[in-house]
Amino acid sequence: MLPNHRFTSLPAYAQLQAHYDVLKDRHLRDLFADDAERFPKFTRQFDDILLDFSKNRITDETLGLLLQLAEQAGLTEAIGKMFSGDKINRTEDRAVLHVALRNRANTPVIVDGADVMPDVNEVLAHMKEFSERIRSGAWKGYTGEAITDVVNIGIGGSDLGPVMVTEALKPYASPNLRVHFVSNVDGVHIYETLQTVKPETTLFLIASKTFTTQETMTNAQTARQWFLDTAKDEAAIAKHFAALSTNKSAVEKFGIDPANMFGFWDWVGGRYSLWSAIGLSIALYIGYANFEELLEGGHAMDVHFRDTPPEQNLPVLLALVGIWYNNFFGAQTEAILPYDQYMHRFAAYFQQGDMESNGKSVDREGNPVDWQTGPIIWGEPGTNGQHAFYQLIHQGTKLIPCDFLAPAISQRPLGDHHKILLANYFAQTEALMNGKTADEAADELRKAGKSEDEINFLTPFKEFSGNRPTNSILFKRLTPHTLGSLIALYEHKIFTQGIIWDIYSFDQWGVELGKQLASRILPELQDDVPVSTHDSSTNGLINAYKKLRGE
Ligand SMILES: O=P(O)(O)OC[C@H]1O[C@H](O)[C@H](O)[C@@H](O)[C@@H]1O
Repeated sequence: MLPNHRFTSLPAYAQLQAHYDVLKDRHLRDLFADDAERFPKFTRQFDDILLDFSKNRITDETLGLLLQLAEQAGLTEAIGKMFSGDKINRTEDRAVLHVALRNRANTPVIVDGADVMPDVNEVLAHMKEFSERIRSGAWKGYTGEAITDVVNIGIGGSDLGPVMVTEALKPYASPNLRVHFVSNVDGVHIYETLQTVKPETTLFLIASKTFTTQETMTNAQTARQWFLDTAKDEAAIAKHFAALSTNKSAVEKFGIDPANMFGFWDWVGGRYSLWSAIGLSIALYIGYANFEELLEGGHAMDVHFRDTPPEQNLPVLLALVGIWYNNFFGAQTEAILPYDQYMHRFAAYFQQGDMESNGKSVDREGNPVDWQTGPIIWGEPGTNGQHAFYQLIHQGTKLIPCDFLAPAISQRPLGDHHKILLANYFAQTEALMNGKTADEAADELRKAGKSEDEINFLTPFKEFSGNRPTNSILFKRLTPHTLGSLIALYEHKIFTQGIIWDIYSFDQWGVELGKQLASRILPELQDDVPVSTHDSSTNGLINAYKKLRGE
C-alpha cells in the first residue's frame, strides 16, 4: 500500500504557499541577474540528455521546499513499492510493472510470489524470432509471398505508443516493411488503410490488452472479413493475423492461432504498454535489436529514477517544477514542444500518458481532493507551433509552462535546416523568459522611424511581459536508446506527481461511463423509431440523426 496524505496538509505545502506569495512577482530576468550560477545550479545531465530547468520561476529555496514536499509525500518509499511489484494500483488490485518489461538487468521481480522475468523474457524471445522471420521474408503469406505491410489495429495505449515510436524512429526502419495504424472505429480509418495494402502480403496485429475494446474488435472483424473475401480459406488467417493481448481465450475465440499470440499481463497499464508485446509493430518496423535499444534506454532511466537522490533526479525535478505551476501559480496546462519533426506524436502520446493517469479527483482514500491534479497536456512540434499558438504563450493571459525538446544532431542533416531549427529553439525560451520591456519596444519603434504618437499607441502591443517558464531538454540524437529514456523520463514524472497529489495514477475509471452509455444507445440506432428514454437534448439529437440519415 502507498502511504496516504492530504496534499494540502503536508507541512511543505503551507511553506510553499507563503513562499509563492513572495516569489510570484519576481521576474525571471531579475532571478538571472541576481545569480550568475543559475545555469549550473538548475541543470542536470543524464547520459546525453541535458535538462535545463533554470528558466523557471524558482530559487534555491523553492527547490528545497519542493524537495521536502516530495519527501513528506513518501516518494522514495513509493518508488520502492512500484519497483518491487507491490499492488500500488489498488482500485484494480494490480502491480504496476512496466519497468519489469525493460528490466535489462534481469533481476527478479516478484508478483504474487513468482518472478515475472522468465515470462517477460519468453515473450521478448518470441517477438525477436517472429520479427526476424517477417523482416527477412522467411515468413510467407498464404500465397507464398513475403509480408510487405503490417497493420496494427488497436486504440489508446494499444495504438498511441507504437504510432509515436515508429514515427520517431523512422530513420531506423526497414525499407521493405511498411506499418499502418488503424485505431478509430470510424470506418473511414480502416477503409483508407485497406486501400493501400494487399491481403496476400499484409500482416494484421490485433493489439488489445483486454481484447474486448469495441473499436478494436469492430476493426479487427472488418479486417478479417476483407482478408477472407480474397483468401477464402480460414486456414490462411494463421499466416496473416497475430494478437497482442492479455486475454488468451478471447484471442482463440477470434480465430487467431495461439502460436501467433504475444502475451502480456495485467500489471502492464495500457498507456505504459509500448514496452510489451504491444510494441511488436515497433520491433517489426525498426528491427528487434533497435527495439531492445529502446528498452535499454527506458531501463537506464528507471535505474536513474530508482537510485538517484531527488535533487539530482530528472523525473522528480520535472514533476516538482510542474507541481509548482499547477498547484501554486494556477497553471491549467503544460505544453510539450519537440523541435524534431520525427517526434510529432510525442505530445499526443503523453496526452494519454499524463491525462489518463493523473486526471483524477479523489484521493487514495476516496475523498474528494481540494487541490488541482493532472494538467492538460498538449503540444505540436516546433517550429509549426510557433506559427500557430505561440502568440498566446507569449502574450496571452494564461501561464503555460512549456517543455522544449531538441536533438543536437539531426537524423537528416540537410544544409542549414537544423541550425535554423535550433536557433528558433533557443530563441523561444529566451524570448519567453526575458520578454521585451515597454522601453525596448518604444526604442525599436523609434529606430523604425515611427512618430511619437504612433510609438505611444503601438508600445503596449509590442511589449512582452516575459517571465514565462520553460524547461529545455537537449539531447544528442534521437536514437532508440535516447527515445526510450525520454519516454521513461515522462512516465516517472507522471508517477511522481500522482504520488505527491495522493491519487491513483494507474486506473482509468473515467473512460467507462461513455462506453456504457454508447452500448445502451447502439441498439436504439438500429431502427427509425424515435427515442424518448434520454434527456431532451440526447433524445433530440438521436431523433435528428435518424431523420437526417433517412432523408
Ligand atoms: O488495449 P485495450 O484493452 O484495447 O484498451 C485500449 C484502451 O482502452 C481504454 O480506452 C483505456 O482507457 C485505455 O487505457 C486503453 O489503452
